[in-house]
Amino acid sequence: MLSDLLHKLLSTISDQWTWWWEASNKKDERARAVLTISILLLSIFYYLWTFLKPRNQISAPLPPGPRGLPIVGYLPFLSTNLHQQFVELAHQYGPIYKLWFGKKLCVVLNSPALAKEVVRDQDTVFADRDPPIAGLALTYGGKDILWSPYGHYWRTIRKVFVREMLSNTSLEDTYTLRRDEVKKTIRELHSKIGTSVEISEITFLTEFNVVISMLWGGTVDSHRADSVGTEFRTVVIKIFELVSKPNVSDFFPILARGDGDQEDGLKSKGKKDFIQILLELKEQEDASVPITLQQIKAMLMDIVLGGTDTTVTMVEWVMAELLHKPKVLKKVQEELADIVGLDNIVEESHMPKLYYLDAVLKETFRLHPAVPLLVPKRSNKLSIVGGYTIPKDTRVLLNVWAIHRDPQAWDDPSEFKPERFLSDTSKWDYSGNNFQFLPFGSGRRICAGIPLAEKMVIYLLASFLHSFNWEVPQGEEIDLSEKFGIVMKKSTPLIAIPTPKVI
Ligand code: HEM
Repeated sequence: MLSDLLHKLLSTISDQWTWWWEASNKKDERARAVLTISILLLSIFYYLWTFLKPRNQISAPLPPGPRGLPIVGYLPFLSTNLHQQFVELAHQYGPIYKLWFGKKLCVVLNSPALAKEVVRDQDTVFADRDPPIAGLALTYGGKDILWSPYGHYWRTIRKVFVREMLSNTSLEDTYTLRRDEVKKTIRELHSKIGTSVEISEITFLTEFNVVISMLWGGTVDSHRADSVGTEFRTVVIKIFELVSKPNVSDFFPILARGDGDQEDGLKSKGKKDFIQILLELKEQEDASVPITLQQIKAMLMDIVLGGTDTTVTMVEWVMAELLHKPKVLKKVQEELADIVGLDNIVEESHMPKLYYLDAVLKETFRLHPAVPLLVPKRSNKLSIVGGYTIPKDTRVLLNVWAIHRDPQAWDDPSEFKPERFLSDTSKWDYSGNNFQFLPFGSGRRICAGIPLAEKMVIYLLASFLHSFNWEVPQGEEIDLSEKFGIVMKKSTPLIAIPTPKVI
């Protein structure tokens, strides 16, 4: 029965095949030849497309990783000091591994080579964010620079921010604002000589006032800025613990009121500040990306949050490392005396000559990167990293804390040695091109505030260390332990006593 059927099928195919070649005239013959070749070529392409290309991708396995529990995955096993736990997992599973957070696949990368694959070789695949709920709630569904998806809107608002607030010209124009705030802080510290000072508190108020005055063009009166600043600090701390959803308008009263009053004040000064530029963009009906008031609020929240907590954290870490290492502190102060002079005050123009302080800052960034896992990335298509498949929509974490302590990349990785940054200085900048050193991230989503961050951290440190000697309160020791968070702080706040400089 079956053999009959097979015989019938073969004879039909053979009949058709014969008919195919038995062309009645030349024209038919040519047409059939073209058709045959086309079918052949199509079959070859189909074969290559179906079997070869996908096989290369699919054959790569998912990265290794620990088994979690059903439904919740690895979530119950996460420790409070995630950055260190991630290093331990790297010892077990290698520099790339996967974790399931509930139904969400997360891949952690722990080496400079893997970082390069993600932020350089396949940057566009990983330029999307994976925002937490709190991040979305805070920014009206990710309408800020940090959480907005990679695309036209993100590109436009980032460009406006970088061009209008952080270009060389804008930074030069706003130098007096920074100078006034730092001078005010130094005066305040003079009144606290001999008493205990919480370094992060005093630094926060200065940095907050700097950022606010850069946004508002210096029109917020200093008394109001200080009271808003104190209130804002409490909120910032809460936000970074991801438990709070503040009303942005509380901190940007101008946006709650409407823009009329502010515009009048600025017009009389004859100069536009960042907020006015944003409000003008909002009015433009023909803009390729129309900007709404909500989006402006989200962006401002980004700038104030991103600009304050990270900067403050780094100033605190450097001060802690210096107080822990008196010899290094002495060298920094000698350099300041040499470059600034004993009778002068520190100016931003001194910064490029403070090589040793710069190396101390970089060494602190290496050991205590303010954002240890960068900001979570999301793959927007299936790709291969380190020989493993990363499916679309995977959360990708770049463990910069581990990369900065990788023994294959650094000699004596846990030692504090600023000298390592003094040789071959061109190799050590914040551009994210050296994948061993990524305190500000790298690629398209690299920190947008680097020019201001770099200036402010060094300016504040140089001013504190040039104006005073610093002591640890009697009986206390410097604690250098870390508390994990999106921004990684010291476990305990640094308390230090400013004392007069003996000239
Ligand atoms: C020491 C200070 C600072 C550190 C260590 C720091 C670090 C970072 C890091 C690691 C990222 C994520 C990069 C990535 O995912 O690859 C980031 C993003 C960002 N930072 Fe900073 N930052 C600092 C200061 C600032 C300042 C002063 C501002 C603004 C005034 C700012 C604004 C931003 C913004 C808007 C983004 C989002 C960029 C985007 O997604 O396109 N940051 N920062």
